[in-house]
Amino acid sequence: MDALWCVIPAAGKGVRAGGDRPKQYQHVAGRPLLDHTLERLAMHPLVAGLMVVIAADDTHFAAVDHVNGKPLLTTVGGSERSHSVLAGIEALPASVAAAAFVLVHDAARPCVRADDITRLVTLAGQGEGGILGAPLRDTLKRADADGHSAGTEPRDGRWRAFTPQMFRREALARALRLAAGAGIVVSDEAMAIERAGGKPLLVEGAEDNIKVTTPADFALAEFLLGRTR
Ligand SMILES: Nc1ccn([C@@H]2O[C@H](COP(=O)(O)OP(=O)(O)OP(=O)(O)O)[C@@H](O)[C@H]2O)c(=O)n1
Ligand SMILES: C[C@](O)(CO)[C@H](O)COP(=O)(O)O
Repeated sequence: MDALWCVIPAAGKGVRAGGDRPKQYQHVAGRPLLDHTLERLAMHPLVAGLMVVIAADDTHFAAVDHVNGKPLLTTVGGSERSHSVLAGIEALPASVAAAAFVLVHDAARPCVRADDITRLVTLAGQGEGGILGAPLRDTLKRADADGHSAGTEPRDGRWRAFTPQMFRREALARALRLAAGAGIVVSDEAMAIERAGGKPLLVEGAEDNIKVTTPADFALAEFLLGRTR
């Protein structure tokens, strides 16, 4: 499998995280969250380059053109994550063929494991792409307006979706444009592919591939990043 370019959506506001700057620029283990994510991706032998998607009014991004010897490009994102991902896909170098697989990985997921990326690329690359995720392991409740359980949802066959998500460049761009054209805001790349008739492979990854979303997640990310194994 040839090395793949990775699109990193990093144009969010981080509203749920709070803080004096978007969460991707808040420090974890002494460095901006985004730096951890970019370094982890750039260290992977199957990653060819990084396309970081930043907000039009971003004043925090530290402009660099390489990370760990891998080229780093930037482009401006949009109002929704899916818009940012499409912008990143469209801004990839012309050398990235239409049929080439690309990875999409949240800037807010700094703890992704290298062997999970390898397994995703290896397994999902045998078909038309796929995603990292994990089967639901907790009982799932449906909440009512008063914060009480209104019932228990079926758990069998339910997975949590993580990133990276890996699809062919043009197929993903087409699916994202289709969803946007229908006024649908997809919450991940796989949703766009599913709507377009695709069947993304589910590849089980480590549950510690957390998405830093709320203030409490920063301490967990700090612990996970500080692990020696
Ligand atoms: N318009 C957007 C919205 C989100 N993202 C990115 O998509 C990833 C996952 O999104 P999420 O965790 O929801 O980040 P935010 O949208 O920033 O968080 P919030 O919803 O709390 O504002 C993040 O790396 C975020 O920077 C993006 O590139 N463009
Ligand atoms: C893409 C994603 O991380 C998969 O779980 C998730 O859908 C992002 O959702 P968010 O609301 O944009 O954080």
